[in-house]
Amino acid sequence: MRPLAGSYLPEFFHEDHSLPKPSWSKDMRLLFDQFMKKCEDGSWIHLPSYNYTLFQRSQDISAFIHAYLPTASKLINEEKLLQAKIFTRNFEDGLGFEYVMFYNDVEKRVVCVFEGGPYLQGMPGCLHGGAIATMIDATVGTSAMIAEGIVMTANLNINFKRPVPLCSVVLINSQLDKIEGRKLFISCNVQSVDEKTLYTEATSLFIKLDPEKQV
Ligand SMILES: CCCCCCCC/C=C\CCCCCCCC(=O)SCCNC(=O)CCNC(=O)[C@H](O)C(C)(C)COP(=O)(O)OP(=O)(O)OC[C@H]1O[C@@H](n2cnc3c(N)ncnc32)[C@H](O)[C@@H]1OP(=O)(O)O
Repeated sequence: MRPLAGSYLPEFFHEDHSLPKPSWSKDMRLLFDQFMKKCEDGSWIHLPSYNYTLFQRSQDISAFIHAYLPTASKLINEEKLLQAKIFTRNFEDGLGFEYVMFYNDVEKRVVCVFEGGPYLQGMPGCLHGGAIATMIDATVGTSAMIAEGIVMTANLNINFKRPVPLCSVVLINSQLDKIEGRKLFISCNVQSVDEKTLYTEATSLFIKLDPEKQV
């Protein structure tokens, strides 16, 4: 695999949460296997996923925040930061966000296979809109990070077109449309596994963080 331009890899590796678990549904496992097959010729890449944030050492967190988020750094309790974890990866297996992402470098696409568990309910029997938004943000955010490294979501515009059934598997398809200076434009849709139902459409704007600027 050639190095991904601007990609950021965490320094410490723990358990990869994007691998099959007994709690995964049959659909989830099937799609995982299909995408892993597509990875064999190198056109797609399986993206590992961990439950911690970018850094594990306090001095690394501190250096990052002071460099990229100096305004926020004044309000952050660095001791508490050591307990920080990625919120999509901290439910018990099968109850919250179960997902795995794949990346196609030629097409600049990230696809996320996602199953929202019973703790993500909004309307009865349906996935909470915030949970959908979270996974869209994570998917387009991954695409932006692969392209340009340290980025933040500036705008996320979502149209919820059909309710997503709780505990069903969906495909989140994201596409990097263009990069203009520090701005990355990424679009996205959420579909049923059989691609017959378009649940959600979204567009996003990510900004590459500039350490010279005081954010
Ligand atoms: C082997 C594989 C490796 C794979 C590696 C993958 C690892 C994956 C790991 C984990 C992935 C997880 C991914 C999760 C993702 C989650 C991300 C979030 O949730 S981020 C939290 C929510 N977002 C905020 O809190 C931002 C708050 N906003 C800000 O801090 C600033 O507004 C910021 C940084 C976004 C921009 O501020 P400025 O000062 O740097 O830049 P200015 O000058 O304001 O804007 C730059 C340009 O962008 C336009 N712009 C900015 N905001 C805009 C907006 N909302 N709408 C339209 N244009 C906007 C401006 O007009 C300007 O444009 P002109 O250069 O003049 O053309």
